[in-house]
Amino acid sequence: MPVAPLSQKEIEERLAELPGWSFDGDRLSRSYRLGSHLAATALVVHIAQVQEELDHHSDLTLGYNTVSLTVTTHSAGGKVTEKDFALAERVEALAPAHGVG
Ligand SMILES: C[C@H](O)[C@H](O)[C@H]1CNC2=NC(N)=NC(=O)C2=N1
Repeated sequence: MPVAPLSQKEIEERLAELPGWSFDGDRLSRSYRLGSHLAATALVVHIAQVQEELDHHSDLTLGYNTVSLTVTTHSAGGKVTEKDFALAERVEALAPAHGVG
């Protein structure tokens, strides 16, 4: 289903509620530092489960003890939409259980 890109004002208002997330013009991004490689891997798996549930997927990068994600809506021409914020908010909600946030 098509989804409209958010305006700059909408993005700024939503970002104000998501400390740690940034907007680069086309994507939302955040990185997390974990206590170990396995902890970081577990966070990646948890995010992947949420992404499948939402049918919306970020680019996820697993480092030694870091997880970085960037998300944009491909079906909106690579712009930021409500779907990106919905994913970011779900990730923020699950991150504290992994020892970050
Ligand atoms: C068919 C499936 O619903 C689409 O390809 C979904 C899957 N995940 C997606 N993820 C993102 N980030 N953008 C999309 O447009 C998108 N589309």
